[in-house]
Amino acid sequence: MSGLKQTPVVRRGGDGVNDEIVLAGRPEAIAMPCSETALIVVDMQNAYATRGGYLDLAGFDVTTTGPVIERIAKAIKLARAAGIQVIFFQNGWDAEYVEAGGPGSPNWHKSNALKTMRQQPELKGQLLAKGTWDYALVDALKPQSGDIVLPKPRYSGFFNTALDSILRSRGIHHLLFTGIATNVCVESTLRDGFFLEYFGTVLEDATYQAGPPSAQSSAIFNIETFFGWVSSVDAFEDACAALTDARQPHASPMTSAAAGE
Ligand SMILES: NC(=O)N/C=C\C(=O)O
Repeated sequence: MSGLKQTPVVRRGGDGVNDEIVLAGRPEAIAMPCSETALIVVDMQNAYATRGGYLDLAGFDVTTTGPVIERIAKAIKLARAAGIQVIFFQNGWDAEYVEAGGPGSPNWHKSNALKTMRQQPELKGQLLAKGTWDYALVDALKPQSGDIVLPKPRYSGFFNTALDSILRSRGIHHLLFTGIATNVCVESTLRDGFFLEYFGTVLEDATYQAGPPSAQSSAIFNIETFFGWVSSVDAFEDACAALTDARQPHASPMTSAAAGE
């Protein structure tokens, strides 16, 4: 992570000092009102982040997701304190896999979860099926009152979900992305959001790829160059700290003098 620019040249929405965070980022810093921003936590389920879950069983390396989970937890805490809406996605289907689509769907052919279960029939009903351990969010990232949990049946969070209306009804235009996998569901949702006029920013160190490290760098390159902005959890923390400062009622010199200080 390097080269984050500090001065925002990208601003959508109001210029309300008391509601705005300015996020250092690439290719530019970006300013966003908290009330118009959502932190999206993409598919932080055992399937994607835990040994013994779908990605692991399908042959993807998930051994180093621990620090990513910790950084996502920090981003969630910061967002809640700043008044930024937190939205958790949960990827998967009903226990019979009707929502996954049959052979007439490319998803049936490309989903590595469905392929793994066809190769190992004893896993049928266990991978990405609602109600299972695999489908559940990881223990360290539990939704709280006020957060939104959104099930989704395909890689993009906009496809066959209420996401767009949830965002539009709340006046949200900025999406801050965390989660797994950067190169699949994070990138798919950020791209679809771009076409729907949402400003997408990924907190790079709070995401993890499905595949080799080059999958992460390629996704980040695409986002930074074509579809959105790239920042970090530390930069988000700095932006939230500056917001907290701006929100403090500052004592005027008169008040201090009157108090004998
Ligand atoms: N959450 C994701 O990015 N999912 C990636 C692959 C899959 O669901 O098969």
